[in-house]
Amino acid sequence: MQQITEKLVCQVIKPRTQESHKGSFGRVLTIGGNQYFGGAIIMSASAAVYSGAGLVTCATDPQNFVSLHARLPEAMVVDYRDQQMLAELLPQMDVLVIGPGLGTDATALAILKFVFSQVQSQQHLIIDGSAITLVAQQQLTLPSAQIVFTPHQMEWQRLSGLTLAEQTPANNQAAQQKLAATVIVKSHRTEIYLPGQPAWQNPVGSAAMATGGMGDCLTGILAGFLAQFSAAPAQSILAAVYTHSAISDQLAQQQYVTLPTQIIAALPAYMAQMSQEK
Ligand SMILES: NC(=O)C1=CN([C@@H]2O[C@H](COP(=O)(O)OP(=O)(O)OC[C@H]3O[C@@H](n4cnc5c(N)ncnc54)[C@H](OP(=O)(O)O)[C@@H]3O)[C@@H](O)[C@H]2O)[C@@H](O)CC1
Ligand SMILES: Nc1ncnc2c1ncn2[C@@H]1O[C@H](COP(=O)(O)OP(=O)(O)O)[C@@H](O)[C@H]1O
Ligand SMILES: [Mg+2]
Repeated sequence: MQQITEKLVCQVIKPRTQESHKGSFGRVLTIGGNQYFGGAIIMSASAAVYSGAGLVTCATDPQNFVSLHARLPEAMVVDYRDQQMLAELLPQMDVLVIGPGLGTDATALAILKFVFSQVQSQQHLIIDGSAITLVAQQQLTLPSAQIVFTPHQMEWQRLSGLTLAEQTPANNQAAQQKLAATVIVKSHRTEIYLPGQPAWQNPVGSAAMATGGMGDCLTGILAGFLAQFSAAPAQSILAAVYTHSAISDQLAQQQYVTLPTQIIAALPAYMAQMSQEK
């Protein structure tokens, strides 16, 4: 399996053109965070902002508005039940994230179905967490979009029907081809299945990452990278997966556990370092 390298990351994270503005770095909408899982969507939106997305909006339960504003004043908010507002916002977006902390109740399903009905074929749609579980449980038809699934192994079992023991590279690739989407199967050594490519493996990351919210954080980094970089989307996806874990490895030199919020805070410095390496 091909290994992602730091060199690949440096090819994606380029110094910014000085004559640029926020619109040059893409618009991201993160959708999720019910009344119990607000932290998940706050971490996703934060990771998108700190990885450099130009404009980030968070569609969530209004109960999360105050905490989101307090932690992340850079983000705008919208009530995720407000279909009229969502219908206006969605076409403006380059990247959508749906699922972190969304939950699997009737409200969550209605929001997911609405987003599937509105998303456009050129938009990147990152489907994570509860949204993966809903797609699997409800056997939803996937919309025409640039879809990236980010399941952990149990979510991948729900989506692909493959038990953990059956999740071999060959079986994973076959299941990914059936979905006709990019699939990031997260584990200690995350595997990335991109349409029309042999599989990739992430060689970095450690058990210091085994803490709640770590996958929510990854969704925001993926969104930030897809929103702003001119590299092929496949390269941006691989670079995002590596960056998430490489930052944890740097922090883990001093820390037993690395928190998602600490990885988020370290994104700008790591990205500056990578953008300067030849
Ligand atoms: N702060 C917040 O708001 C947070 C909100 N969150 C949100 O919660 C929602 C539900 O997501 P979820 O991942 O917590 O639950 P679910 O989908 O039931 O999966 C867990 C089951 O799968 C199993 N399992 C097997 N292999 C595994 C693997 N490699 N990695 C992980 N699990 C593995 C695992 O096995 P066990 O732990 O029992 O050994 C268990 O039986 C989702 O929307 C998410 O965004 C979280 O992000 C946390 C922080
Ligand atoms: N032992 C480990 N080694 C390397 N990476 C890990 C380890 N445990 C978890 N991770 C990473 O942390 C993230 C966990 O994602 P996920 O289970 O969706 O978390 P959550 O839903 O709580 O945000 C994945 O990117 C996974 O690769
Ligand atoms: Mg998750």
